[in-house]
Amino acid sequence: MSQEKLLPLRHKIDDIDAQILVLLNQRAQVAQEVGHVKAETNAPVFRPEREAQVLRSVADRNPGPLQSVDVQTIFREIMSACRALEKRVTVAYLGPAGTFSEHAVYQQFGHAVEGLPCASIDEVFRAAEAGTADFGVVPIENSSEGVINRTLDLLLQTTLRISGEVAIPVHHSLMTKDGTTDRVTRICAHSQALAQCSAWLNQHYPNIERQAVASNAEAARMAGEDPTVASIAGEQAAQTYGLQIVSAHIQDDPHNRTRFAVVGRLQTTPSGKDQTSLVLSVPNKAGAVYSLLSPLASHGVSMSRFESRPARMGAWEYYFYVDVEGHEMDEKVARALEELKQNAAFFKLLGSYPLSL
Ligand SMILES: O=C(O)C(=O)C[C@]1(C(=O)O)C=C[C@@H](O)C=C1
Repeated sequence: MSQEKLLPLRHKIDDIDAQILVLLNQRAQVAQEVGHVKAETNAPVFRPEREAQVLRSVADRNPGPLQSVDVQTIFREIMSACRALEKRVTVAYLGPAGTFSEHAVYQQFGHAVEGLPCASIDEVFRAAEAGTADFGVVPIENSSEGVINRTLDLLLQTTLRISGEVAIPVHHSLMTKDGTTDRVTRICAHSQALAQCSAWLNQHYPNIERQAVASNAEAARMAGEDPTVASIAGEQAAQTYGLQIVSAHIQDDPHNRTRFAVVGRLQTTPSGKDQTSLVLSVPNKAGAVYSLLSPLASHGVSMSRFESRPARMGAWEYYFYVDVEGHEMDEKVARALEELKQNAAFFKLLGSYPLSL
């Protein structure tokens, strides 16, 4: 394109940017006022239900040509920056930096947060329980590998509530220091990542030893120091640890996703499109599960997830992790939960929160 055509268009963009800048700062000032109002009553700064409503609304009203997901990404960051003017929220996650858990933190809170990398899922819960972090982000389930048992166990014991859910695509890459596998004698990754790429590895590197390590980021760190190590990790780890990608998207399932829960002390109010998570158990007798769940059907509440997990103390007794549509404050959900509680040997409400976008 010739310079005469390009220049006026760039002037137009400059003008629009100037207007966006003014508007962004006007918005930020209003958010600061909100912050002052909240500070007077000690009200929580992060309001996931409000953020979900804003993001849904911009997608609904988006005239294009920008894609709605991209508009949502932009607005998530705008709200994140505005929120940080009220208070910079601290979020604990399963570290180190560069893992999918860190990515999930940004997906939920935007980048204007204080990330607190923790060495284990237990530590993430502890940090949020102790108040060292305002929230924790923990993996719950991977679409290829199933549930993360430690998270389910800790949800059972914790005083925290689930205040949000994030699902992110998990794409693995094979990476090394020099971008080749010529000198590689070991492929390192978290056991889950090795499992998620096993068919690809069998096909391409059947004779190279695989070694499970504490996290993909740890594998990437090792690969950065040792040219005989290849690591499997998300693309962002290549940047963090100075690696080059040998092959991208090597996970066996192209739609591989991990779901994360946001845990904290906050009790989220209804956003209009919510989900409620609970744990139940019943005495071990025929038909017990069926009759336990019948209040959901009778009150017209849909169940979106059902997961069972053996209870450690009893012989063949199970905990059932159930997600239902709607918020615990919705009338029909409240009635169904009340009945479930009366019929269950064990009942714990994990929380109600906005459905992930
Ligand atoms: O509406 C609020 O409660 C705000 O604090 C404003 C705002 C926003 O920037 O839109 C920021 C943080 C909250 O998590 C929700 C929304």
